[in-house]
Amino acid sequence: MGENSVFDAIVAGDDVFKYYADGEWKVSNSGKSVPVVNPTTRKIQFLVQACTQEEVNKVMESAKAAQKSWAKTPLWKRAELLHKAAAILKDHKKPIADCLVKEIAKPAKDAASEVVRSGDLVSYCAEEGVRVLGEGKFLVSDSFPGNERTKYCLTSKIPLGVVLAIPPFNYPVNLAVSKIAPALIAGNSIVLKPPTQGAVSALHMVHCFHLAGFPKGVISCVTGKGSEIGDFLTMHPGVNCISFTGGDTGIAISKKAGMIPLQMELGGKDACIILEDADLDLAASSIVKGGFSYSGQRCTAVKVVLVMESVADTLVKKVNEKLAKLTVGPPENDCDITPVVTESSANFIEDLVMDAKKKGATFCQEYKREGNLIWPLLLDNVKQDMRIAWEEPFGPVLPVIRISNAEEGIHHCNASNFGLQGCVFTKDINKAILISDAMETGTVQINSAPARGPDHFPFQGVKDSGIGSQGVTNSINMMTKIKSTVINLPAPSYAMG
Ligand SMILES: NC(=O)C1=CN([C@@H]2O[C@H](COP(=O)(O)OP(=O)(O)OC[C@H]3O[C@@H](n4cnc5c(N)ncnc54)[C@H](OP(=O)(O)O)[C@@H]3O)[C@@H](O)[C@H]2O)C=CC1
Ligand SMILES: O=C(O)[C@H](O)COP(=O)(O)O
Repeated sequence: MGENSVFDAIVAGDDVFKYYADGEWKVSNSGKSVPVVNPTTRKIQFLVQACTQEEVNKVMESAKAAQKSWAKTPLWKRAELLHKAAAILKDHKKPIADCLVKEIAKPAKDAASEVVRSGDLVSYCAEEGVRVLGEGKFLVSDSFPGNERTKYCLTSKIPLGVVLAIPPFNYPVNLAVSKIAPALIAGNSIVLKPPTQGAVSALHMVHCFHLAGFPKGVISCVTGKGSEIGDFLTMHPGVNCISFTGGDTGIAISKKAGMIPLQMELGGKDACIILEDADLDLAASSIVKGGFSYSGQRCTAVKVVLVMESVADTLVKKVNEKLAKLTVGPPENDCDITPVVTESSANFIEDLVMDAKKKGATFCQEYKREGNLIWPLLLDNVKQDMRIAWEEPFGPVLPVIRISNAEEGIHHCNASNFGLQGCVFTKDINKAILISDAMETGTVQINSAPARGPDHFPFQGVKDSGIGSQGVTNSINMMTKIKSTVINLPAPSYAMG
């Protein structure tokens, strides 16, 4: 690890990164490791432990035991530890961002922002937790027909137990802490299963929590391929809640998981509706930022543009001018467009592009690919029979569908099996509200591209895009349940009565 000696503890002598259990960094008994392939070089960059089912069982046992005493730790102390972890995380922005660059080809500046955003999220969560969890309800019985004032009900929010967190590759640090911090402030323990691409960045982040001094067992991190240990984890009887972000895997998990609360943030096909009166410069820059930042590998990326025919030529021209200015290359150089995460993702994107070509879409740029690197591509005149009209490429390729009225745009958006976010560009706020109300998505942005943040805003999808709602406050609430204590009086008692 060289200069980053604080992280030496997390890697074994054979350069395989350890997993974290019982407050210690450990080597798996499996004797096996899982490779993390650098998307840019397409060579193995890191190795992580392939944890066994027996090790998962032990992690669950210690998480369960640790949670009991963690829940008895005063709320202000839990918050204090989270603030400490946030500070340590931000202090180690550079080595963690370097891992993100190598593991998931995130442009260098965005990688650093992900770490800072994560530290801020942890601190905000600590602040919000002491407020949200510090309050309960007091109810009296005589508000319900037939009752005298003989019962006082006190409610408070109590932890669920062990929360299983499974984030995706595109934000392995940020979408991990967005689950870890609310779980911990609410008095739960957490078992993290990071994405394989991104696992080493996540292990570095977990070490920051270790350095902050969290009690052993309160946080654990097991590594291994989701396809191998995923089912064992999600169906484990020791798990009391699952918070998952990713693709269709989430739908499969929701069918297999037991009777426990689920928070699922899955895919999206976020539509961008452009009306005739839209500010086309604003729309074009939002489309480029929304559709192509991190090479389109965001669930909230603009994934289909639905533009009124009368302004379509002008909009497409403006978008193309901006696309021509994007830099394409390695994440180390902080290029705008960097290699997509795996070769199979690149192949999938290419299949969508070839399908559109075969069916007659207009290519605004020549299709170009080298390894996992795909040049930004706008496909105009996309029709309903093309796969790209409906499927999410999770890459730097964006379809444009020309529409003749707003209803057509709304109809296309609502015909999708996804419903994460959408956006509408118009100067007419009344139309914007009507369209927003008609769009079947968890969020609609007016005159801006879809986005999850700021991280305290509610964030949710409908249909195949998810279950429940995220955002700091919603996540804290979701990771608790209500406990009532009812005081029964011998006779009706009215205050001051
Ligand atoms: N709505 C949202 O907020 C987001 C949605 N996404 C969606 O996710 C997809 C791409 O992300 P990607 O990371 O590849 O998604 P995946 O669903 O493939 O993986 C997400 C996580 O699930 C794990 N996993 C895989 N199989 C299982 C299993 N059987 N049981 C439990 N966990 C499992 C993965 O581990 P491993 O890496 O080891 O396989 C990873 O940690 C896109 O479709 C995108 O739309 C992505 C980001 C955010
Ligand atoms: O998972 C995702 O892709 C994110 O939740 C999107 O977050 P962003 O809008 O901040 O990029």
